[in-house]
Amino acid sequence: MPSDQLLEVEDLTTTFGTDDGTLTAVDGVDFDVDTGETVCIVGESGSGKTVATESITRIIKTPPGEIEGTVRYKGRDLLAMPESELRDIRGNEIAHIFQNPQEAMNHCYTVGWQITEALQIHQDVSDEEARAKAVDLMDRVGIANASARFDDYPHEFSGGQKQRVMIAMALVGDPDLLIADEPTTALDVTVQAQILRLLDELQEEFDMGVLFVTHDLGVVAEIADRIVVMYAGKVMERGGVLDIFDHPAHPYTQQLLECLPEFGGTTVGGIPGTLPDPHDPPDGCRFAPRCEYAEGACRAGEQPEEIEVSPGQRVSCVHYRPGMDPSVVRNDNFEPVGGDGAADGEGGVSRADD
Ligand SMILES: Nc1ncnc2c1ncn2[C@@H]1O[C@H](COP(=O)(O)OP(=O)(O)OP(=O)(O)O)[C@@H](O)[C@H]1O
Ligand code: NI
Repeated sequence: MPSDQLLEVEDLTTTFGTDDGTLTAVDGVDFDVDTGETVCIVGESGSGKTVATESITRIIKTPPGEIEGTVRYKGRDLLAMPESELRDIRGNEIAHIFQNPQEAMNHCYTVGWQITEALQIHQDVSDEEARAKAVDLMDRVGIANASARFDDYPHEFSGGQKQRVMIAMALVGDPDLLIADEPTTALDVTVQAQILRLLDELQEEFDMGVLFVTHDLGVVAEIADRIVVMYAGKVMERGGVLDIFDHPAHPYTQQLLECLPEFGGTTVGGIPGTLPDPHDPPDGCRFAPRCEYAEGACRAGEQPEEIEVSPGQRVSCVHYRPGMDPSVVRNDNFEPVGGDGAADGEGGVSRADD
């Protein structure tokens, strides 16, 4: 597979001014997507996944966030370019699909009209050509009887079909990058599997890079090439999907996987505790207050530098040194690096014996 860098995000920081002061939703995050690959951003609700991906094309809704950093798409910085230039890229070369097709569609217009409208925003095509293309796209995303359904209204489509229509709308500009934010979360499991399969086929056909946001690691296992694990606005860990599932390094990633019964996880009801207040995040590692391995060194300074623990797998955790076994914190002979002991109990969750 060719592996040219399509999207390169560096030191992305997005803040919101709120009544309670500045809220930092995304705090100095880096990630990249290559042509033809699927990168999944995972993490609990409130981690900053949506804000991070919506910062890429500056579509953050009101109040507008303050976005800083660099977002290079094919070498051009999207954050530095004028809105008029970005508008040509957004919805065309870079397309978004969202969780809820219900909200993204206009109920007063036929589905066909909405697809042709999306087409004609970016392409100078006649009405007949646009219709033919729209029908073709509806067909490609698996809507049976596409030409007959062209004049149907959104309410005449099921949830899964609506999401297919949204995908058709996203494909109008033959995008090179598709950003999908929880596109299957609102669907039942069978339909979800169909939509994931469709995205997979289309990715192959269009040779798109896909940036996929989800909190569902089961979905990630199905589709990801690489994973970026976010927590409270920071990246905790990243790496190839097999590495992350086989030997997750960060205690947060390990705990997320522990919540997956299909992968042998035994935690029921999610990781204990809650995310820190984004107005006032803790010092050190953001996850330390909920981490069973946290010690003094975890609660001081900045989020730790990322350390490579296997090729392409990097973890932001004080317990790691380059070349260390990615599962070191889980070993029975785990030795804390700092002075005050791993199981000091202070603000942490006590370590379960395994
Ligand atoms: N427009 C906004 N104004 C103020 N705060 C916001 C805004 N949008 C998001 N936030 C805050 O930013 C943080 C990150 O939110 P975000 O929606 O990116 O999380 P997420 O990881 O996508 O969660 P979920 O899985 O629930 O979609 C949250 O604390 C959220 O409340
Ligand atoms: Ni979100």
